[in-house]
Amino acid sequence: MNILLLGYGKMGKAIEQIALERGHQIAGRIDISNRADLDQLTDDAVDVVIEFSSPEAAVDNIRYSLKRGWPVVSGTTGWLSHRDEIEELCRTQNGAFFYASNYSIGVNLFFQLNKVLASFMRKYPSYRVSMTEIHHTEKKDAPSGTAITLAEGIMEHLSQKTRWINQTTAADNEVAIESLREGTVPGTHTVRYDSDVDRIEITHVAHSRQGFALGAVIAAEWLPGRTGVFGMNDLLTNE
Ligand SMILES: NC(=O)C1=CN([C@@H]2O[C@H](COP(=O)(O)OP(=O)(O)OC[C@H]3O[C@@H](n4cnc5c(N)ncnc54)[C@H](OP(=O)(O)O)[C@@H]3O)[C@@H](O)[C@H]2O)C=CC1
Ligand SMILES: O=C(O)C1=N[C@H](C(=O)O)C[C@H](O)C1
Repeated sequence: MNILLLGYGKMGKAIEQIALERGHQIAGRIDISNRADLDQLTDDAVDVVIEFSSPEAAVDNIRYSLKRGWPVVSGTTGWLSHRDEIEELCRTQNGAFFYASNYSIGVNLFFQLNKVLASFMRKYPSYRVSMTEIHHTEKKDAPSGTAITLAEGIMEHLSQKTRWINQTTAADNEVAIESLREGTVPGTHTVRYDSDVDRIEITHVAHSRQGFALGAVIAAEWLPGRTGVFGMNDLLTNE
């Protein structure tokens, strides 16, 4: 497949390496400096776009790709207030859009574990839920997209929790998410339930970006030929 890398930073480069290993070609490597080159690409030069850019750039990148008729796999976080608009555009263009806050298989298993744990904890209100996410110091958004997905999974099962808040203290209806930025950490997420006498805690630690990048390439192999809006559950449960 001809893959257009829209965003060629840490993730774009990790994705390129895995895409080449899996026999794909790179149709273009686009970052801020050469974004104008997009207009030189013919529609059929690109089979699928993999978009990992920045919170400010993602919406325009996805819009542009859908309007060109290119299927888009996006992993950029921090832009989801525009999600409804993008999904609507995808439908009106009869296009294909795939989004995940985290493409690693391990994190998607962790999402399931988080929901099971939250459903257990529903009966034990003496345990207070909170979360911590740790990432490298170049990360632009906080909390991480993964942490928001985890908080949404908790809120699905703990009905008294109606929103998340990006600080260490929280009201009874809030899930506290602490964001730490340290060195080159690829991504660590912890969900904990504290009572006065003990703590239950689950943690996912990414050792590198390889898991995120492989998941994004697998999504890009799966998407062309489909129309609609998709996520990791579609990929993992639908062959
Ligand atoms: N869903 C997932 O599994 C994962 C998601 N992410 C998310 O992916 C995003 C990118 O992460 P990462 O690669 O680490 O970030 P980087 O900062 O390393 O790379 C971002 C790249 O996007 C480019 N860019 C910025 N604006 C534009 C634009 N208008 N058009 C095209 N390219 C642009 C930057 O260009 P320049 O260098 O010129 O500034 C840079 O090359 C983040 O939102 C991050 O949270 C990260 C890992 C996993
Ligand atoms: O910016 C990153 O690096 C990461 N971003 C994603 C997020 O915000 O959840 C996924 C991963 O944790 C790495």
